[in-house]
Amino acid sequence: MSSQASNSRNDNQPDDTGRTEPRPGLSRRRLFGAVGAGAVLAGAGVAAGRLTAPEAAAPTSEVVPFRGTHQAGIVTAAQDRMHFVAFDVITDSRDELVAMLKKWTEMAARMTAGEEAAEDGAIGAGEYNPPSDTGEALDLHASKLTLTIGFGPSLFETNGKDRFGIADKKPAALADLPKFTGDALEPARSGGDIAIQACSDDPQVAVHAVRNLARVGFGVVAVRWSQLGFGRTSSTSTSQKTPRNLFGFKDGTRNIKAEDPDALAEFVWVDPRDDQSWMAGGSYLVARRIRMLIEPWDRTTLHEQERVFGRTKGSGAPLGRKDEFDDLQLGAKGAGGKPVIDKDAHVRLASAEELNGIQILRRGYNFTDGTDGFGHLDAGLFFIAYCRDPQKQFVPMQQNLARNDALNEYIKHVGSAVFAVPPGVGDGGYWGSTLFDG
Ligand SMILES: C=CC1=C(C)c2cc3[nH]c(cc4nc(cc5[nH]c(cc1n2)c(C)c5CCC(=O)O)C(CCC(=O)O)=C4C)c(C)c3C=C
Ligand SMILES: [Fe+2]
Repeated sequence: MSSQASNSRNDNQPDDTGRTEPRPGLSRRRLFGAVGAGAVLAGAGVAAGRLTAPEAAAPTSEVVPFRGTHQAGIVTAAQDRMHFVAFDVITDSRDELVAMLKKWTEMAARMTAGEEAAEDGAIGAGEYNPPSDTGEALDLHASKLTLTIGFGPSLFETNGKDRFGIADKKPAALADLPKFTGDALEPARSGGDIAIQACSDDPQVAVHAVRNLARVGFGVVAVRWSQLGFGRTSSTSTSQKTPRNLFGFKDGTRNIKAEDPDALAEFVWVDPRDDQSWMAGGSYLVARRIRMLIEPWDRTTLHEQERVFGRTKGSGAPLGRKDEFDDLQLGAKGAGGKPVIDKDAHVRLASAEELNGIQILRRGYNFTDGTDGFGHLDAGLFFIAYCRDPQKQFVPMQQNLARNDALNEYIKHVGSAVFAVPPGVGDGGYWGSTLFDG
């Protein structure tokens, strides 16, 4: 077997974000048939360099390590696809909840490594047992799958009730978000006790992971809402090309990137001195389902579209500049002393310059979910932000946008949720161990 096809994980060293380097990956098929001819053939495919063939083993970069200082899926270079799910916890038993989180952790470690959800898998438990993996990812690789867990405010306290004995561990940063001007939130698309963000370059791999976690959570959790996303709308690494959102603009140009440890420490990772030590090394996730009213947008002129964002549609350069990564010149004046980037342009209102230095890490995805029943596409941006304190970062930013942004004519916020994303799982730990065992 070529070294590229090996599944050894202990030769990996942590990088400067606390994660280990991507590891070589195996397809589930090869694991499942590890003693059979299929295994030999798959390995031979890699050895022969046929990595582009559909049945070839995953290249090294396709497995993102599960364990580390921080959870994967935050600064991990954003994958192409997402399945996000929010659960309600339907048991009042802390023991049942913790047992499920332990089981989920084992499964997540396996699935992100490209393995089946459990050892006996789709067919190994015999004819007379329900399979312990649903099977739809059997022939697929890990495809950079990351699974990131978060805990919502309602897990700590629901209607004044401390269901799981963790109310005193609720961080101040995890307060419910305030209502913003123009919010049209649907309760069925908002909130949740626990969230899982599954990201992968293969949609079936992400869906398979969420489905198997939901299956094992039966009786403990129930799916509250879920969202599929495609075409990431942000870059989280300087190695990535900036993608475009459904309005056709490059999105993620001025995002915090994995290669900027100072910005990550200041704006993304919870510091040990911040409120609630169990969150040190974690972050907070804000999710907003934002409808994009693409029909009126598509009837506006290019000039208006560029004015709304404050950037050009072609290169993504700030108005008045040449290249995508040129600085915003927010003080620049054009004809008649008018600002080159309008007072209500999206990039001005969301910029650190306008917000006392505040920044967030964006990691959203496009979505289209059929029609809204009125002849329009139900399309938009599933906005995800990671920050060290949503109350101090996302809230003031969104307040400024909700009140003043020219973009508001073309968008509507219909879903909202906030989650505390605990630190990464170390050896022997499980999802939530710093909260429940700390
Ligand atoms: C509260 C935070 C933000 C929401 C909500 C939001 C919605 C939203 N954004 C776009 C498209 C673009 N956003 C861009 C930049 C940008 N957006 C935010 C924050 C929110 N956006 C920030 C912090 C920034 C960076 C500002 C800066 O410092 O320059 C851009 C420009 C390219 C880029 O830098 O990413 C686009 C395009 C949509 C379509 C949308 C809701 C549907
Ligand atoms: Fe934006």
